Amino acid sequence: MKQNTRLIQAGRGKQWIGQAVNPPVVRASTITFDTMAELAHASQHKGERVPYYGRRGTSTHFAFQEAICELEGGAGCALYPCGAAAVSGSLLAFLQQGDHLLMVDSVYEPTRALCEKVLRPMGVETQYYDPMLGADIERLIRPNTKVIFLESPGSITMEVQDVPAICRIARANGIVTILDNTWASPILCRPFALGVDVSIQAATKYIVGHSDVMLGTASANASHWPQLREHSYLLGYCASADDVYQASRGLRTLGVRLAQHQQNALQVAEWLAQRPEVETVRHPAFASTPGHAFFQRDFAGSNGLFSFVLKQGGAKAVAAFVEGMQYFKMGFSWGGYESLISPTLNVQKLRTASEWPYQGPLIRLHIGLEDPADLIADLELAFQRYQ
Ligand SMILES: Cc1ncc(COP(=O)(O)O)c(CNNC(=O)CNC(=O)c2ccccc2[N+](=O)[O-])c1O
Repeated sequence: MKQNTRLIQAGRGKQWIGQAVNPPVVRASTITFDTMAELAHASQHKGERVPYYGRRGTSTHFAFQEAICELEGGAGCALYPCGAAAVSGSLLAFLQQGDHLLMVDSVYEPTRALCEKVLRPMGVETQYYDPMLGADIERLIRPNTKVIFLESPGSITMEVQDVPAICRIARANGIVTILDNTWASPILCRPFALGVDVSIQAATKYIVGHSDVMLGTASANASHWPQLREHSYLLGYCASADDVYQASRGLRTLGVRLAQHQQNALQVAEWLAQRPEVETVRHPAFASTPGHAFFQRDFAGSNGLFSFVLKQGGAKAVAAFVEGMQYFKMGFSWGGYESLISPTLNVQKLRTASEWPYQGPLIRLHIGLEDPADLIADLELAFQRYQ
């Protein structure tokens, strides 16, 4: 079955949809049983998509979980109220006091804050590593290293990691690998084929695709799924049937939306690359972006999210650039149908284990489904304001 067909079929088995086309929204806290035998069966199989209690999910959740597993290649999928909860739930499932965590230095900022403000006080030591470290990560491993966390491409700066090389080293040392695979969605990168143990999606982004639902998923391979499932249940993570329905609905257009985001973003990125004010464009599909060879090897394509660095400009010039846009709005997310812009004046401030080689401000763009000609015209006016 081809990918785009799988996006239409996944999680739409007869047991989930009956005679409808979409899985219905089944909202529940209490699940009722008529016999002790029914109750015993549900209790014995409560983590296996058998209705037991609202927190374990209903057929709406089970259909979506099955779809994510099929698309990513995982053995099981846990649902969370947002991507950040999928990150914290995954880390808490495999870490305890006294453990050492290797965290990629280009990680999404709130994940770094989780490590510093929640995990460190709990006695988990986080060490950040250069996103371009591959097999050499072995020299950072200690006897108490339990998890290596990856995010590829890296938030904001877009370095692509050598995921298979890191996974090989981790596996050889009995260390769990967790990949935040949000940028790729399940379509552009199949994480378990690269060797990861746990794959995270902020479904809030491309999977939902309309900037109106917060949802997270974490999937695991067979050897790690039982621990992830039980910890996410015991920590009380769950998601509403309505939000899961919207994410299930988003899956059906994910392929065509990503293709259009990719096409639009490449056109805008290539236009930016020739602007004299631009120092560099950080787009995984550009040979100049660190890890581009890994992108070519491990990814099926790109999406609407990339960054560029201006040669110069302080807060005032950046404000002139980003304010007054007709189509690009500032906002803390991405992956919807609309275009967004997020400035970062000092990238080095976000890094503690790797050098950021540029002085100028970075601007991250999410290229939406608008016509790229209009987006380029918007950016053209921004450069005029920025002068
Ligand atoms: C890789 C990854 N992993 C997890 C989450 C969290 O998902 P959630 O939002 O559903 O909790 C996210 C959420 N992403 N949100 C953002 O990137 C928002 N932050 C920004 O846009 C931002 C803020 C200030 C300065 C610069 C940026 N920026 O990313 O360019 C994610 O990108």
